[in-house]
Amino acid sequence: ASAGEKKRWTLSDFDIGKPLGRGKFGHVYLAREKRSNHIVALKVLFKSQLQQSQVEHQLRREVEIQSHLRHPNILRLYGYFYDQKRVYLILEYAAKCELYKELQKCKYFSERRAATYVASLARALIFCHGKHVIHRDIKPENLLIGAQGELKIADFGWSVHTFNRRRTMCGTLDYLPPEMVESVEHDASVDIWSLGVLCYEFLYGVPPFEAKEHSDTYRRIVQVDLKFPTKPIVSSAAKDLISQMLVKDSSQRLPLHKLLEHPWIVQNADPSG
Ligand SMILES: Cn1ncc2ncnc(NCCc3cnc(NC(=O)Nc4cccc(C(F)(F)F)c4)s3)c21
Repeated sequence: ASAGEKKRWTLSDFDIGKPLGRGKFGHVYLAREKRSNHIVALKVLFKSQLQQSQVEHQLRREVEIQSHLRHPNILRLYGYFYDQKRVYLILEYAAKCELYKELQKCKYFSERRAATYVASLARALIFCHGKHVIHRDIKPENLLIGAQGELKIADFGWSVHTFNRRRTMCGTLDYLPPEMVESVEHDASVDIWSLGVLCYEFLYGVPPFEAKEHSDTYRRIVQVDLKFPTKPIVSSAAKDLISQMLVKDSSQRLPLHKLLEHPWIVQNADPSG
């Protein structure tokens, strides 16, 4: 098929390799497209589970949104196909795998590594917001690392175009900003809050509002109960940036383009990202 036409993929177009991970709706496998020898990740989703959870519309939206997003820090979704029982997502393969495993291994990142990741994420989110797409689910589990160590945002299963904003709650609350936890109107600034939570977790190894009970996390978020531990030692510039992002009033959060000019980012982020 020519570049323009949408090729109809089938499972027989791929050699399936090792499992890369397992999610709530299905597993991800390393795969090679036979004709081009192109290595991809193939996410296999069971239609029955998608139907049970009534998320088919979200999947359609993800495929639609992702097909227009081309950015070095956003994992490509090349296409999809389905058979009797399953839906298959053809994804860019991130050779250095999952960021959250790296964070668990290192416990927390150096300020240079954290700032480099935060700057890459900010550039990817500026790109998304420029296309009126908010991700809404920025968390370590949705971040992958490419072959050159570059960060890739994955899984736009919760992303929306900013004209429609409804969403049902699911998954961890840790990354949600007050306005989403309180289920009020929200906009692109939700991703700024989540990036602030992520920056804190990169530096301290735990998210800022973590608590044993859901209800305690909820209260700590809506009260913006932000505390900086004495260990590990973190620069005041980093704390200043986090404090400007974790602000209850979404209109007062540091805009992403201003984040890229913040002294902590300028002094610590590796420009190549
Ligand atoms: C682990 N791993 N290691 C290397 C590597 N390289 C690439 N990818 C990996 N993993 C897959 C990462 C994903 C990217 N996009 C996703 N998208 C999704 O999972 N969408 C999705 C699922 C179920 C339901 C819904 C719905 F309907 F709710 F919207 C949406 S998952 C890799």
